[in-house]
Amino acid sequence: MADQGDWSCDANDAVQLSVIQPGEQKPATLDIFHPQFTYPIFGDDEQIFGYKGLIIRLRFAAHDLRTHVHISYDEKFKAVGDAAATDLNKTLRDWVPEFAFAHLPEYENAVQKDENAKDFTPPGKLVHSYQSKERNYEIWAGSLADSAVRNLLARAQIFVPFFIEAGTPLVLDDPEWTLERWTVYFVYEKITPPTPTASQFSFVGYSTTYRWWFYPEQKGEKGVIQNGTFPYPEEIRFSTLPSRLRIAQFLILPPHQGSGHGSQLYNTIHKATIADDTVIELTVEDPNEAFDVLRDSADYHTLYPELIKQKININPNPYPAEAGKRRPRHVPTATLIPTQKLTEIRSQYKIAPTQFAHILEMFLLNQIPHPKRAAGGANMARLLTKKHKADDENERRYYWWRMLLKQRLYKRSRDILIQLDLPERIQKLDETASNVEEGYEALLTVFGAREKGKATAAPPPADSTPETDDSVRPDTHTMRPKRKYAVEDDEDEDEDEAERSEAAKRPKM
Ligand SMILES: CC(=O)SCCNC(=O)CCNC(=O)[C@H](O)C(C)(C)COP(=O)(O)OP(=O)(O)OC[C@H]1O[C@@H](n2cnc3c(N)ncnc32)[C@H](O)[C@@H]1OP(=O)(O)O
Repeated sequence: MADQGDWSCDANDAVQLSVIQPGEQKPATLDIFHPQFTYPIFGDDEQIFGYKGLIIRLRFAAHDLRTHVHISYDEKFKAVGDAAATDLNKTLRDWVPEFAFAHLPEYENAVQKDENAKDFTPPGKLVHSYQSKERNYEIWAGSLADSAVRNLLARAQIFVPFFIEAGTPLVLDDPEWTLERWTVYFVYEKITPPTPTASQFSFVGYSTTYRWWFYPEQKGEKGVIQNGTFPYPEEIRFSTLPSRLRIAQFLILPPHQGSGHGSQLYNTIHKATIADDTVIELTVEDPNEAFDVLRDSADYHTLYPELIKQKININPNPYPAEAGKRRPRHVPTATLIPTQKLTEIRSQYKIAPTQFAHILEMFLLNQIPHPKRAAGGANMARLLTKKHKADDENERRYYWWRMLLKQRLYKRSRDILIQLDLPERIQKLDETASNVEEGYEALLTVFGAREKGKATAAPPPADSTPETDDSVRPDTHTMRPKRKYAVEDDEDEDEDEAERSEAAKRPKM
């Protein structure tokens, strides 16, 4: 039996993804990069057995993502008993469409001489243009019911197993009524075509979104029985019923990451949500940490001017003077913050409840002068003794800020927390609140540095360093906090618990 180690290689190294465009004689490489993951294809160890010098090249044409797979190696393991080299053609066929297995010269010829490339425009409608680092970009959006959108997405989502954890390519042959619920956004760079017949568009990234039924609040009204005809004379279009909009897949290709495209794409989707009267709020399916940061950053900057304009802050004196020394039993939420006004802002900006709470908590924390917060060296022992009776109004604000945070966390995780003894419950809640606060502080540091135009700011505490891949995102991303919770503090899922358990990013009925 051969030593398996000699014949195994790292699948993430072996797979090479490249974006190509026509060159002088034959296609030239525009970008080349490796996947972040290959475990969905090659298993948890991300190892491929049976080859030496293996390279699996996946080429994509820059404008329409026409795809090609090419496998090369120096030596292949000769099967002994049950031990045989991984059948790469078979394995890859589950993830890469059949059209990608053409002969390489044919593929190169098709890209080099593509007669349609010059007039290519991304499918759908142009919805946003912007510049980044003096280069021009466009975002196009179209319905999945449009076959041009489907064809491009079929190619774009070959990237899913390589970059989106727990992501699953969408099924594209669903009936039209359900395809209509999906809108796909494509980000393209406008480039100077390398040859007279080449395209001026080069793919940067994409996102899929779908409408998810929103059960309208009944507000105590009783249902009214009407004598209507059945079936209804008019066709019900699911694409116009009240919905949440949910972001499913979201990807910016590695060579373009860290240039603000993710933020541009997210903000474009958010603006479309606000503009659509049938969409109640924007939610996200299984966001990862990098996406959480992107979203927190984008939502914070969207909401900040409104929260400032509305003078949102914690009232440091929630009790009337005559209340005496009686110990309050409940957090006086409605007296501490203008709950009604905040609900209105949330609905106006269509931000999901938990996400809105995160942004609001970050904003309120930032209204308290830094030296009065734990991160700024506040005297926590004194705060614990003085509580809401502290002399300084910002110390009182800080006390109430932590109470409001704990109240929200407690409500979300009540079922788990009530199973614990009181001292342990208090400790868990306190730990979680401190972790959440630490995460907010790290984000606020980065937001503050960005406002001041500084690329780097003082790093957050070492134990809040993120578990992100530095090789993919060097610079400021190493400062990102990983959200650590002793109890759960997850996004919007109170409404759709069943949905969350289904990790696959595919249509949900
Ligand atoms: C719903 C889902 O699909 S979840 C999966 C999300 N997709 C992926 O993880 C696929 C691989 N990664 C990517 O596609 C991209 O890196 C994205 C979408 C996560 C970010 O897109 P980018 O264009 O790189 O982000 P952009 O440059 O706009 O940065 C937005 C913010 O997020 C932060 N950020 C971006 N990537 C990361 C990261 N990997 N880790 C931590 N923070 C990050 C940026 O610092 C920035 O914050 P700032 O505005 O305060 O400076």
